[in-house]
Amino acid sequence: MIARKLLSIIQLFNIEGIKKAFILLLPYILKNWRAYLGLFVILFIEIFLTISFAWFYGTITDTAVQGEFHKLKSLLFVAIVLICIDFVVSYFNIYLESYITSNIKRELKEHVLKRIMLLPTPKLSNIRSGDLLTHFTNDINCINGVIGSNLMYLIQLPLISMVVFFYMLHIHWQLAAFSLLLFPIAIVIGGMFGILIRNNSRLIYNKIGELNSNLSEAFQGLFVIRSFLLERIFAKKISEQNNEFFGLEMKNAKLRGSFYVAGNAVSSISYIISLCLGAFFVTNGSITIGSLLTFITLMQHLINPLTGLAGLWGSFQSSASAVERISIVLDEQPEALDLPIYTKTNTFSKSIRLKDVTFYYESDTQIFHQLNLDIPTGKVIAFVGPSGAGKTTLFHLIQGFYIPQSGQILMDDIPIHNLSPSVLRSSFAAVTQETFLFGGTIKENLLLARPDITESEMVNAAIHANIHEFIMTLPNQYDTEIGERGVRLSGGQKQRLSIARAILKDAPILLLDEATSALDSESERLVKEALDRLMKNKTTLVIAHRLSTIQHADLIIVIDEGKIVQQGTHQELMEEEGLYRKLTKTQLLMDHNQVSQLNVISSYEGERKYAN
Ligand SMILES: Nc1ncnc2c1ncn2[C@@H]1O[C@H](COP(=O)(O)OP(=O)(O)OP(=O)(O)O)[C@@H](O)[C@H]1O
Repeated sequence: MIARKLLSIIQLFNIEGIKKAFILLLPYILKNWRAYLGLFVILFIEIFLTISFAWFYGTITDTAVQGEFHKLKSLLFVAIVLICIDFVVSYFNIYLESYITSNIKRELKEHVLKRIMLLPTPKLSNIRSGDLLTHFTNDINCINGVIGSNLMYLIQLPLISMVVFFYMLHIHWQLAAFSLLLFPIAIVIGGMFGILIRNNSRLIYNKIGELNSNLSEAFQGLFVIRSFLLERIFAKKISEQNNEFFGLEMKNAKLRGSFYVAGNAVSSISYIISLCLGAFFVTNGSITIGSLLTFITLMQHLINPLTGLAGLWGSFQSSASAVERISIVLDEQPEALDLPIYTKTNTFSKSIRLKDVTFYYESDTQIFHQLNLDIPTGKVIAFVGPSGAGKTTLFHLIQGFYIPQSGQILMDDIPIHNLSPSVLRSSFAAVTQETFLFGGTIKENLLLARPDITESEMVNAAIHANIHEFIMTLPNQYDTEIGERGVRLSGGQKQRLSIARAILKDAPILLLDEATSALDSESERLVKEALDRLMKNKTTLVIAHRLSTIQHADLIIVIDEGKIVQQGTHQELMEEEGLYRKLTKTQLLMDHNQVSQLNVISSYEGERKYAN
């Protein structure tokens, strides 16, 4: 029972969390050892200054009381030297501390970013982008509590307390013995507030993550919010979270305020008691006025470190919970040791083979069960099937984004998990319905495809992608800014840019995922022409919902509920009874209805024109 109680108290102090934070940060601390050494030297100078200033106040008071004015000149000189040392030390203290905290945070940001980039896809897709952003905007900044001056205080404060206490003993042991009583009071106050502040900080950081996620979601989905008139609902949701955040911040302010008051109450009461006792000892002649002044000055340096140490505990706890959150990313096994880089691959010459592949995202819903498939090289292979059949998942597996629970995927008879992400991902160029372009110029977006692209290669790719003419009409042509701050592009223009990007990547396997399904007929024609050029001499895997676009594919693979139910050419599949014929017929019917509707509209418009 007692042991369990003790354990729960220890758990309350979160020693494990703090230990973990230090283990994680230790390599960064060691890397900056020179700056820490500087701070360490400063620490001893500061202790020396603390004692020296206290001695100075006492000595100058006694000198004045005793009328020994001839000593004042040398005391003044000592004061000037001490003040000068204090100035220099303060400057270097601030500089070195800022250097250490900024440098460690810079290095940690780089490391966290790299680890996010290397997170396995299943893990990455489970983390909200707002949370990832919060690691950089908030969590990493919170580690100040364990790396900067706080780390030094951890050594400095007990050391100062000790030195000061011994000096106080030397001045007047009875008075010093009284001050011993303050130790437990200050530690209990600090420890209690440390835990309360830690718990509240944890809630604050979680709230910041939640708020950031909702904000980034709201900004990304601004058009959906507008079209469904969701502004009020979103504004209310975010305002509620903002208010909760405000409440937590205020609770924090109250805790810090109370902590400050409690610390000050301890030091004020001890001042008064020491003064009263001191006055008594002055009257009975066991201490001089000057020594009492030195004693009282030192008292402050005894109490502040004690409450400060406990307060430090609070900062350590906050930093520990920030590190805890970053650990979600850092504890995960990365999918490679280094960031992948474009690698020229011409090795793919045989086929992609799936051998007994079983895969599920969540264990209760199996997507593929012992799937076997041979994808020949140099051909156009189309994947067809109802929504949710597993077509996109198959693309993800082939690219190695997800790893099957059992079975193998082989490229040229090599299991893809034996290939590095650099080689594997350099083998594919994907053109999808939703094209993502980065902020910057058209040229910058195109040059991302691969290193060492020449200007003429870029223009050629744009010509082949049917986008060059459009680019030449823009104010700064290839140097035109696109994206949020620049020219806005239509869906078709974006897709043709992404085709140019895919041409420049020059990968042996093309992945086209419903690339033309959202375009009007003119855009579709331009995109199709561009795709036809892109597909030459490549292995092309296409997912198309519009079956009319894949009639000339060399092989059509029909997938239903994760199983391959048919495969063959369009002709062969149309001759068979089966899902493909059913899907084609349904689509033909839909197309016919659409054409009829268009005819109704055009005849109506014709009649109107005629009537006018
Ligand atoms: N990241 C994910 N986590 C969990 N389940 C997923 C994930 N992605 C897809 N699924 C599920 O896997 C199944 C197959 O999805 P997939 O996107 O591969 O189908 P699809 O054939 O490409 O469909 P569509 O033609 O509608 O795009 C679906 O039931 C889907 O809900």
